[in-house]
Amino acid sequence: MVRAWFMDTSNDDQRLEHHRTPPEFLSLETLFEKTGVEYFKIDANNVSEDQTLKNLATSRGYTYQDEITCSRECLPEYHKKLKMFYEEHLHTDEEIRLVLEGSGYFDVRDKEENWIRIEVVPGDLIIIPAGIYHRFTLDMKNFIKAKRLFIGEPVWTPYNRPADDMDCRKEYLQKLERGVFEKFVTSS
Ligand SMILES: CSCCC(=O)/C(O)=C/O
Ligand SMILES: [Fe+2]
Repeated sequence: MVRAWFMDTSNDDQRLEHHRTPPEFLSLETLFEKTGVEYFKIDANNVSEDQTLKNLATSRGYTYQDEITCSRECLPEYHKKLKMFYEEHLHTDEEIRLVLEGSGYFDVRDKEENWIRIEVVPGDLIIIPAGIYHRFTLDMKNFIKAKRLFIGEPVWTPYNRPADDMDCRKEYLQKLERGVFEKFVTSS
């Protein structure tokens, strides 16, 4: 079960859990309703045969995939890239990540400007909607390997906040307003 919680506001090491006191966890359903972030469990030991992943790729048209490893040894310009990932930003397309090894945290902003921290471990596939402000950090183990999926030619460009005038931002806020994310469906 993936864990998600509201973050505290401390400036301690970004790689710590940053729970509030007392901790405030969210269910997957609440996470989806508040942000549109979707979650699927995949068999990390047999990704190529996983039926949930096959169904997702077909139904959503994922035509591109590659892998990224974030570690001091494997990621070129490690410090610069990690700093970039942790800048609050958005993308014009969904960010789809399946964790193969290691772990980390995706943080997403809700409408009330709270940060929600989503812990990801092997087998966790998350879909971060286009236009939502978010960021990523490694945890204290400093290692994650993830599959990146995309529809068509990949575009990884981050647009740092403020990016409120971008169409994808306006469309995301309209979806939240219209309650598009209110129909939570569990994956098989
Ligand atoms: C674990 S994937 C690295 C983070 C990333 O690709 C991204 O775009 C964060 O927003
Ligand atoms: Fe991103």
